[in-house]
Amino acid sequence: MPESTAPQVSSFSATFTPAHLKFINAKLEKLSPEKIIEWAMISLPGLIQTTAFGPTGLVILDMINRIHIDNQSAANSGYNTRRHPVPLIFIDTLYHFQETLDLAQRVQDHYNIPLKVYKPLNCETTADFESQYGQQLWETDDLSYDYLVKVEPGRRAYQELGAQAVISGRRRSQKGDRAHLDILEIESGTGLLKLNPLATWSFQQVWTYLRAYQVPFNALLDQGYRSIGDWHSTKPASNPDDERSGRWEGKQKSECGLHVDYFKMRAEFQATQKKKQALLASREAAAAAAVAPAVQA
Ligand SMILES: Nc1ncnc2c1ncn2[C@@H]1O[C@H](COP(=O)(O)OS(=O)(=O)O)[C@@H](OP(=O)(O)O)[C@H]1O
Repeated sequence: MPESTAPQVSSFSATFTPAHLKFINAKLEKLSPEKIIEWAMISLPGLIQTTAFGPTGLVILDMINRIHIDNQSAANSGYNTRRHPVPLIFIDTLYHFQETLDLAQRVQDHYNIPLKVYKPLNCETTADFESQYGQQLWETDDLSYDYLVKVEPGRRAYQELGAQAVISGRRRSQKGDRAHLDILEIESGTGLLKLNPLATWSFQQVWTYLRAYQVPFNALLDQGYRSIGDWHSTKPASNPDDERSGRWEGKQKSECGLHVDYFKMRAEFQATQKKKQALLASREAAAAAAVAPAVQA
């Protein structure tokens, strides 16, 4: 069962009481996304950005890049409030659109930044993954699929990078579970801080920024796609008022597991694996029992 390392429990957020978090969020609500990001780069240790190169993450990346440039000029002028660099991670599920992978390269070239790519454990290619877990695992067991391609690699990334706070591209206007998103959250169980600097923005604001600052974006956006994940579960948005309407169309699901309770998700994954192993063992025992009389005869 894939489990790279023991799960991390962040210590930094342990100093935050609920009242403290509420107070910080009230302050952050009044700041622009640039100021929220700048505050985080100064105040939050172990800050990283996780992105699937969605439009929101690209705006955030561009803002971080601008703050870094300002940081250099601030340092030159003797202003010494240090903005820490923000490592950038991408979870390559091995089922991304080619357009997304091309964008990942264009973004690295545009900003001249290193990208840390995490894939399912011990898998380099889709063929590696399918030889271990079969084809179309998302159809037969989507919980295990989400855990293996997204949740475990993401957690491995946080662990390896010593992440205590993660910037995500979620927004309230994406609706569903995100409709009441706080700008700063503490992930239950792990204590990891999650920062959603564009929580208050609409898709239109994101789009206007991308065009104004000539930020590279996914070619699929020009074909009616609005929210882009794996190719097998992503279509152009069917409802213009719901940018995530092209994700998991026709299914109940609206999240991939990356932003839900990690320990709960892991426990469900482990229970599913146990059931599968028990089923396999009983099938093998039945097959052996069926063969045994023939062998004895
Ligand atoms: N594959 C992958 N790698 C790294 N980070 C990822 C990944 N998928 C989702 N995310 C993070 O979740 C943000 C919201 O993504 P989505 O709206 O696509 O939803 S979902 O997480 O896939 O359910 C997303 O925002 P963006 O930065 O705008 O892409 C990321 O912060």
